[in-house]
Amino acid sequence: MNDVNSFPQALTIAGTDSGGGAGIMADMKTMQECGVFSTAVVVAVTAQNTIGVQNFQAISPKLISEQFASLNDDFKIKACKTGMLADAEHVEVVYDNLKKYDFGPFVLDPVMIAKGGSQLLSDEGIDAIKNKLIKLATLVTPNMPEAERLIGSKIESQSGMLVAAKKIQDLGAKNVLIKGGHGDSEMVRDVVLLENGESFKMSSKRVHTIRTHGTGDTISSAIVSRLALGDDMKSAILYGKDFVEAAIKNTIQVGHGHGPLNHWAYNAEGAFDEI
Ligand SMILES: Nc1ncnc2c1ncn2[C@@H]1O[C@H](COP(=O)(O)OP(=O)(O)O)[C@@H](O)[C@H]1O
Ligand SMILES: Cc1ncc(COP(=O)(O)OP(=O)(O)O)c(N)n1
Repeated sequence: MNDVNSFPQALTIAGTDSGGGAGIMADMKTMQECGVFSTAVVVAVTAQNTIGVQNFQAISPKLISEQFASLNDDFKIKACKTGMLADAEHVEVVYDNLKKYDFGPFVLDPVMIAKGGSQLLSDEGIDAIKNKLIKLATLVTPNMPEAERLIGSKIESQSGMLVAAKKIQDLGAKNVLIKGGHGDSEMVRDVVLLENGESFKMSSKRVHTIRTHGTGDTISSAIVSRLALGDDMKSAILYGKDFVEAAIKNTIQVGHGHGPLNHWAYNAEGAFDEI
């Protein structure tokens, strides 16, 4: 008999972005480009554009659990990720559902504050991630401010990034990627600490652009996609970095503020130079 679910499927559990650049929209565009079928559990809806987040409302926990059940009843999800989770109650409901269903490796992108400055997760929500959800994570992908919030102290140097990654691993995540996009150094440096103790840096030249809305969503979704396709963690992370680098470098002109990335670019580098 044919396996009705043989095509690779991935899941994002996050908030929507009406502007299309971050959140579930960035996740699904990335997964599509990475060759996996994307599904979504909507946790919150934002009114958002490239200038900022104007408003948001979280979905009822009951409807969130119903979305999980709908997916479990029909699909074979091979890997999943979380993004914007709004508050502690929503972190808890996501935790309960991820315990209940097997959706494969879980990438936790601990989204806290959008580039425009809006808080997308309450302080209690951050504590719930730190004390609970992180223990389910196959990989956690904080940016520098998020990593500092998770460990409760400043990260001052590159060796400090590795020390921080170890502390975050001690919170319960198997693998840790600390993203170094924030700041203005000429080189952008991310640090990875794997489950087996291996660590490595990923460095690239900083692209001087304000069109970096959704960078974190994009790299985590590319990683999830590769995990759904069967890559090991290190290969998936290296692929994610290449994917996001292409998406940042090949700028598209959309919006007045922190514009979205070019999610086509990895598969079509150079094809957008004239647009
Ligand atoms: N201006 C940039 N030039 C090159 N790479 C960048 C730039 N900004 C972010 N990145 C890369 O994008 C990925 C996401 O990083 P970051 O922006 O720190 O995450 P977040 O969106 O969660 O704040 C990382 O791999 C980082 O190195
Ligand atoms: C709905 C929603 N989710 C996540 C974010 C933040 O996305 P991120 O990839 O961290 O990128 P920036 O917004 O920080 O550029 C968001 N804005 N909205």
